[in-house]
Amino acid sequence: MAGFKTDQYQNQAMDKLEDASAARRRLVQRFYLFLALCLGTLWASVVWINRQSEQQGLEDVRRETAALALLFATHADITFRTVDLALKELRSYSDSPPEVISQVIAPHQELLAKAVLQTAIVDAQGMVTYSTPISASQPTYAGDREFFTAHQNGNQDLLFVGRPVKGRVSSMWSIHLSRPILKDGQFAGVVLIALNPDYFVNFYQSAGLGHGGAARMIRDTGEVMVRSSEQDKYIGKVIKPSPYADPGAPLQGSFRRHAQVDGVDRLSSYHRLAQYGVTVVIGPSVDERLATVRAYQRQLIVAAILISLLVILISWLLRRSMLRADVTHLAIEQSERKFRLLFETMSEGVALHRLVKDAQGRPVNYEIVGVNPAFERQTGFDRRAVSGKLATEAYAVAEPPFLDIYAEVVRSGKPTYIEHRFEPLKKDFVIQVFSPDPDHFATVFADVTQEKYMQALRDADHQKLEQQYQEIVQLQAQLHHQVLHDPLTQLHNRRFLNESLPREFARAKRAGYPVTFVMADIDRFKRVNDNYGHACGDVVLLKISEILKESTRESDILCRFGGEEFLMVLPGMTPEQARKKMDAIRQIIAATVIEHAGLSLSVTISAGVAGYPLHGSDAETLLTLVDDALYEAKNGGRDRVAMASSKAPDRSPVGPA
Ligand SMILES: Nc1nc2c(ncn2[C@@H]2O[C@H](COP(=O)(O)OP(=O)(O)OP(=O)(O)O)[C@@H](O)[C@H]2O)c(=O)[nH]1
Repeated sequence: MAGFKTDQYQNQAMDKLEDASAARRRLVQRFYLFLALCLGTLWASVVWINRQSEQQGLEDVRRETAALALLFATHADITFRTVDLALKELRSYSDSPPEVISQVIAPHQELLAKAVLQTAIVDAQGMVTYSTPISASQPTYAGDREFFTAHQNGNQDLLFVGRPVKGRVSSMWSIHLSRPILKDGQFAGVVLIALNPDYFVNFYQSAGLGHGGAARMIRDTGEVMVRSSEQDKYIGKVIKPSPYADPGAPLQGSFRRHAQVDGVDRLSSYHRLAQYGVTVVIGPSVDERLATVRAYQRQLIVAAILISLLVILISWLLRRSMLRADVTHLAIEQSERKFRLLFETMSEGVALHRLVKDAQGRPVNYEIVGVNPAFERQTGFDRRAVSGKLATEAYAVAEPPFLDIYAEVVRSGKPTYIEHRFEPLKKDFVIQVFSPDPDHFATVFADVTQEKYMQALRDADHQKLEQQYQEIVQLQAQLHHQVLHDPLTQLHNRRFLNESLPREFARAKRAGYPVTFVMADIDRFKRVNDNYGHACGDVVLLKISEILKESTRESDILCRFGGEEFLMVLPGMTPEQARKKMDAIRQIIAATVIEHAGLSLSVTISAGVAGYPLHGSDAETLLTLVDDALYEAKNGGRDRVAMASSKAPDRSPVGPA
């Protein structure tokens, strides 16, 4: 019913539409806000969780590496202490024979079997006085070595940890730990134990630092002494100063940086053994250690992305459905406006109704939902007065007009027309009725009063014309009759004869049947006129005509040929047959008593007969012959019938009998 509302109803409907649209927009805006908050919270949570897990992961790594750094430092300390003990014992036997020294050093070597590469004693001049294993057959000079010069110049009884040294002959790397030999407080040489760096490498590798991790022992001077991986590549190299190398730095701590040598991001913990001038640094790869955390973070991000996409998809669908709803709303609005304009401006009156039914569903009345201005103009009803009222109430009638017709239109859905004259209005209407939806129907009133009036005028004109036409036709028929008939007897006249004879002859010739002419004439008719008057003569003429007419067939031609002369044309009849027939007529006439004005009289007739093909082959000839035969009958005494002779008779005049 959206397209069929009146002012009030349309306005209400439009308001409802606009309210619904605004409410929908507000709802969608709130929903968007809610979604934005959800998304914001989601991503803030993701960032926070990821950051927390990263920090927690890093803290775990830091703790682990700090523990490892302590462990590795303790290991180095114990190793160095063990070596120092061996060095101290060795130097106390430095002047002893090699066999004694070997015996003294043996338990220590056994203890450090996997670590010790060489044990040596160097005298104050730098000459190696004892070495195991023996490195060379010739006395070896070691006075240029770092450990020697360090002790020679240092003049302190300290364990010296030298930089890694590559063996000149063995090409093996070693770490030199040495102590000075002091005699009377004077430098008297050096005792040395060279450790294999692999001893530390193996220990470091057992910690499982992973592919990118690195455990290192670094001298305070920056040289790499031990590295858990790619030892040969880095050993002896001086690396960039690290935080722990700072003299003011704490002895243990952690730091994170991208390694200078391989670019790996490591979270390192260190433990500095200041007494040896070395630092143990444990640095696993952050990426490797946080791989699980990162995987978890990625999963979290993927889940958040999926949730966000889902939310965006839902929003998009919502937006689209809202747009569609808006488009539909706009279309309805435009349609409503168009309808309203049409409804308000159309020249036909329109009334919209709702069928009212009783409890059993029977139509009992109808409510006037609304009418347009044209309806007001046409019917004189105020739209505000009738709108919303029942038909009986609005029109002040007992029965709602046309209820049955309207109910049928609503029931069947088929439109119909009603032609009706509203007497109080003195107007004729054609009412178009249709049902736009169940229970409603619309009536469109077309005022046809003017058309009806004009039609009535046209009908009257037409009737008059028709009458005149009939009169003309009648006159024409009369005229035609008069032209071809004798006015007194109503028998055909000579004009008719002239028109029809050629046709009759042509037909007879074609069909091969005879045609006979009979010319009859009343005997001494002049006397009748003279004795009884002209009117009596007319009566006689009429009576004779009547008898002749009764004696002839439809196909015969009977005409009044002259004053008291009659000509009969008898197709299909031979002259003899005609003569007999005419003779019988003659007798009938002779025996007929004619009454007129109290008078009784009788007349006789004479007749001549001539026929085709016996007497002639054309009408003119037969007329002449029949006239001659009549003449002969008159001459023969009247009251008789004479047959034409085959020859043209003598036309000498014969006087009356
Ligand atoms: N009453 C009347 N008389 C007519 C009419 N037409 C012709 N007559 C008369 O018919 C008469 C014919 O007379 P005639 O020709 O002399 O012939 P007749 O008197 O019949 O004599 P025969 O023919 O020789 O027997 C005339 O007196 C005409 O006036 C008519 O229509 N009405």
